[in-house]
This record gives sequence, structure tokens and C-alpha cells, in this order.
Amino acid sequence: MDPNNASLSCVANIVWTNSLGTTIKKVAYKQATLRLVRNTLKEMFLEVSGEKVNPIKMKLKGIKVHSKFMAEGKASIQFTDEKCSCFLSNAPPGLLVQFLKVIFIKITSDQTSNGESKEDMLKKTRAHLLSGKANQFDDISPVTNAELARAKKMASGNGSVTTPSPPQKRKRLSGEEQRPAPKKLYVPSPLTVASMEPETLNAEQKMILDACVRGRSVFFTGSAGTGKSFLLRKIISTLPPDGTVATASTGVAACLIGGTTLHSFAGIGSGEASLSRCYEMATRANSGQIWRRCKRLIIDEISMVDGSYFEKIEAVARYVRKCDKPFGGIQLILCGDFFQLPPVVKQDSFSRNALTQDDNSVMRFSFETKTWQECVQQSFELTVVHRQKDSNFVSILNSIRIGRVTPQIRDTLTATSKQRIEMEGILATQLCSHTNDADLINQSKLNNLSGEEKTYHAIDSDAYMTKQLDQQVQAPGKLVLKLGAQVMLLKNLNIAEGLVNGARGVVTNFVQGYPLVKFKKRDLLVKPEKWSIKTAGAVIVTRSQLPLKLAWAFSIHKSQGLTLDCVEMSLSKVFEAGQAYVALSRAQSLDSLRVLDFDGKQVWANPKVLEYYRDLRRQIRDREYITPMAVKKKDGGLKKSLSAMGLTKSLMSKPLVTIN
Ligand SMILES: Nc1ncnc2c1ncn2[C@@H]1O[C@H](COP(=O)(O)OP(=O)(O)OP(=O)(O)O)[C@@H](O)[C@H]1O
Ligand SMILES: [Mg+2]
Repeated sequence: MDPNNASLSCVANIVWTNSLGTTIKKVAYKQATLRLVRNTLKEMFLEVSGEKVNPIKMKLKGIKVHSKFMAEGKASIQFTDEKCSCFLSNAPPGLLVQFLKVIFIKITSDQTSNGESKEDMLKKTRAHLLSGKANQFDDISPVTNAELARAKKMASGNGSVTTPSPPQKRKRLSGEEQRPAPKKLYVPSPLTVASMEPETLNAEQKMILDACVRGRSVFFTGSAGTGKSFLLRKIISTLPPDGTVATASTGVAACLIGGTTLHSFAGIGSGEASLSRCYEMATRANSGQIWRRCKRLIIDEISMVDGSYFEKIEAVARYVRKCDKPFGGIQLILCGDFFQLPPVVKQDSFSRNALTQDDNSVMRFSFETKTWQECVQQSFELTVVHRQKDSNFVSILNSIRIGRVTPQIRDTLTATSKQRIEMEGILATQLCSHTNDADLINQSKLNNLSGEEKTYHAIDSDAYMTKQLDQQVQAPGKLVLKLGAQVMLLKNLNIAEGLVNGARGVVTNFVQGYPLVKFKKRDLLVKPEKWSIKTAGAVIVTRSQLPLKLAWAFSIHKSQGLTLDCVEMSLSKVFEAGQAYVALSRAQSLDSLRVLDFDGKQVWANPKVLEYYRDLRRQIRDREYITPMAVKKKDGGLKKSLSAMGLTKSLMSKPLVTIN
């Protein structure tokens, strides 16, 4: 959390009411700046300033904060003394959360600190009034560790301060005793999940966030686990929600950033229709409005977006928005790693065999299009891998990424085939090259278990959206479990205790109808959780389901973007460049990985991608906007970073060779 975040820009409406609840005055700001200030008597105020109207200050005492819709950038603060309410909207969700947190921390701290007594305050007030001096307002001081600790104690229910009051909820305690529920200024949701993550952005991630906030159209890449999706979540929570559309090429990736799929946003079906037909489809009432409202389009896993489709949606954007600028003037934030899975095309045109036939007509990467050159203003490459901590494994993965397998790498990976990675009944997840194989394995393993079946049906907020929820939410519409079922957790429930999205476990019991699951670090009685997705029309729909999925096997395609613990794979049937790399890079360490029948032939990179990255790095190096890695240390920093990525200069300039 940024302790100095005591200001916020958003839409604000202030409404004063009389004792009957009738509105007596209203002030509306399209673009308000909110600040936390203190007067000479150290009382805290919320100052709202904006177009034309003089700043309005409201005392932060006895307030009620309604924060249920923070994830959508909305909240309201009710001021008892002033008899008014301030309604906030279109606030960047992450910044809104931080701002409300600062208010909570400061108020809690003011009330619980052993500061001045009431008598002292009265004396001070009288002296101030007699002095005849005007009230002066200063920004509040940054949050201190002591204030933070007091607020944490308060939030965990150990404190006695109840201001600001949460929505009128009461928590039933043991026995008859009741007391006000602890403040809940934060509502976990996929859209604000970034705020739950304790990690802060590193320097290279901050530089990209800064470019996005400045309105640049950017592409950022980096090997698996460099925090691309993590950064995207931060970017989304830092931008105003109105006009920001978060999408990804796959449902799983869209779910990880709380967005929708690019296809459902664009409204042109698979994109195979003629351009004029696509124009027609995209101008239909709903789609047209969505395109016209969009100001910033975010696309994760851009490597899986076909070039022709990318060109088509760009043309559609210009047409529907009646604007000749690239992408109809929409800011693009693109992210992905072209060394991972390429676009899915009907024919297997980019399998290894096809590469030798010089048949590139069917699939093109989006970076190969003229549209890409015209639309992307700045490119960045993240270089620090966070998913894996072991530098040896990171350098193996970086070599695999570029299709390079040395004898040492082969030996290291082959040696994993015999290691025991199961622990206390938790088996390894098999990663399969084909989706059907994964489904069959899960079904037959479940059938082989002898216990009684328990079925859990999801509750969707809109029955018409079930198909979209199936595509975008990892939690299945129907989940069948038995004692001994291998499962994966689908939510970050407690990061410190390892209860994170991707954590593996086994069902050991059913208690009150819920499965008791043994995870690596602890057992958990798993209860339903909610997922929200934003449809292309900015409507929020939800699914309530147990955050579990059968996990004997997954397809590699469905695993792209995930961090998994305890994985096993046989790569003998891989058919895409980058497929082996995606599978291997899901693991967090060599100890939690088992590779059966490893062969260097299973690893290759697409020559076009290698060439693109060579050019990209040259471009990044040469331009004024030097990359974070070059910023770190101009003399040799670049070389060091490249070798950390498994790319020395000489290798970069050579065509690809796959070493078997
Ligand atoms: N700055 C950071 N500090 C600490 N951990 C981080 C940081 N950035 C990302 N991570 C962690 O690294 C892991 C991988 O991040 P993420 O899934 O965003 O990577 P990615 O680049 O999107 O990978 P992929 O290419 O596989 O989709 C996550 O557990 C994330 O929380
Ligand atoms: Mg990702």
C-alpha cells in the first residue's frame, strides 16, 4: 500500500439532506480531486475540489463508508455532522481502496492513540477561536507503521473503535454478546485482487505502469512468471473503470485479470466473416456502444491472438468509432510472451512439420501485422522472474524458451522423471498436450474411486450467461467429488498459508456437506466462493461455486498463465512451438516437477518469434526510452540481463538451432 496516497481523482456528487431525508442541495463534479487534510486543531477533513466550485470540506467524524462496489470504482461516504453524503464513482479501484484504507487507518489511529484528552482539545479550540486566526488546512501526514499496526488490530476485531462504520452489518459472536462488525473497507474480487497481493511492483513493472497511466499504447513481454498478468491487474486497478476494458485471448487468462475474452468484447464472432460483415456485426446496438465507450483496451496473452483477427478488430474500431486514428484512438495495453503458445488455428499449420514447408499463409502472429507497427508506441520487456526462485531452474527455462537444450539441461530434466513429488496423498497433476486426454483422465480417475459422489452445482446470477461463465470462470458449472479426489484450489484464500490459486490438494472428508481438503500446509473445509466477470457491456455477472476443480490432469493450453505446484508431464505428443516451455514453466521448482521421457526434440521455438525478439531488443536498446534492464546498469547491465534470459548477443544474431 502507498501510505502517501491521500488524494484521489474521480467523479463526485455531494448531496445534503434535511431531517426528513429530502435533498436540499447538490454539487456534482465530473472530475473531482479528493484530499485528506487537517485543520489547526488537527481534525481530519475530506476536501473535494473540482471544476468551478470552491473546495468543500467535510469533517471525517462519525462517518459511514459504503464500500460494497469498490471493485467497480464506486463508494459513498456519509457525514453525520454535515448531514450530507459524498458519492464517488469512476475511481481507479486500486486507488479507491488505498484512499479508503488511509481514511480508516487515520481515523482508527486518531481514536485509539493516547493523544490529547478531551479537556486539552477544548482548551486548544478556545485558544484558537480567541486568536481570531483563520483555520489553516494541511495535507495529512503519511501513514506510519504504528498507525498501520493499530488499524490492523482494529480490523482483526481486537480494537474498540467502530468508526468509520461499515454497512450496517452485525456479526454474531459466541453467546448473546454482539458488537459492531469490524470495518471491511476492502471487498476481495477479481477486479481488485491486486490489492490482496502483498508484493509490490519492481522498478521495471513500475515503468510500464507509468507509461500506461500516461496514456501510451504499449506492449510488454517477458518470460513466463515475470509478473505480466500480475502487473496487468495493478494497471487495471490504477485506471478509471469507465472506458477501461480488460480482455484476454483465453477464458482462463481473462479470469486471472477479472476481464472478458477478446472475442466476446469485439462482437465479430470468430472474425472469419468478411470485413464488411464484421462492420455490420460490430455496429449492432450493443457491440457498437461497447466499442464507442472503450478508451483503453487491455489484452493479455496477445501471443494467442491471430494477426488477421488483430487487423480486423483494428479496422472495426476505426469504422465503429468513426475515427481514423490507429485503433480508432483507443489506447492499447498488450501483454504476452510470443515464445509461449501461438494462436489456435484450424489447420496444424504451425506444427514443426509445417514450418519447413514455408506455409505461413494461415496463421500470422499479431506482431507481424502492419497494424501492430502503427498501434504500438512503446514496447517493454520484463526480465525478473518471480514464479521460480531457483536461478538454475530459471536459466533452464530461459534456454528452453528459445528452443535450446544443452546436454546438462537434458540430464537435469531427465533426472526429474524418477523423483517423488507426491506428498501425503496429494498426487502430481499431469499436463497433457491434448485437452481430450486431460478430460478423460479426470473422468476415469474419479470413476475409479469407490466412495459416494457429491455433486455441487454453481449458482449463476444470470442463467443466460452460463456459457460465458463456463468459458471465463475456472470454477465448473457442475463439480463432482468423491473421497480421494485430486483437486486444485481456484482462489487466493490465504497467501501466507499457501492457499492460492493453483494450490493442489486431496479431498479427505465431507463435513456438513462441504469437502474437507488436505493442502500442502493445512486442511481446509472448502465453502462456496463468488466469481465476478465483467461482460463486454460492462455488466457484472457472478458465479457461486466451490473454488475447486478436478486436478489429476490439465491440458497445457488450459494451463497457460497458471502457477501450479506438483506437476508431471510427458511431452512426447507436443505439437506446437513453445508448448513444452509453457508446460515446464508452470512449475515453481525442479523439486515439484516430474518430466517423463524428456527428449530435446520436444522443444523448439518459432524462428519468426526469435527474429522478432532480436529486433525488439535492438529497438528497446536503441530508443531513447531505455529498458528497465538497461537502466539498471548501462555498462554491462544489458548483457547480464540478456544472458540471464539465456540469450547472449551471439546467440541472438544466429538463426535458431535446436540441440537434441
Ligand atoms: N513484483 C513482484 N514481486 C513479487 N512477486 C511477484 C511480482 N510480480 C509477480 N509476482 C508473482 O509471480 C508469479 C507469476 O506472476 P504472473 O502469473 O503474473 O506471471 P506472468 O508473466 O503473467 O506469467 P505467464 O507468462 O506464465 O502468464 C505470481 O505468483 C505473482 O504473484
Ligand atoms: Mg500471465
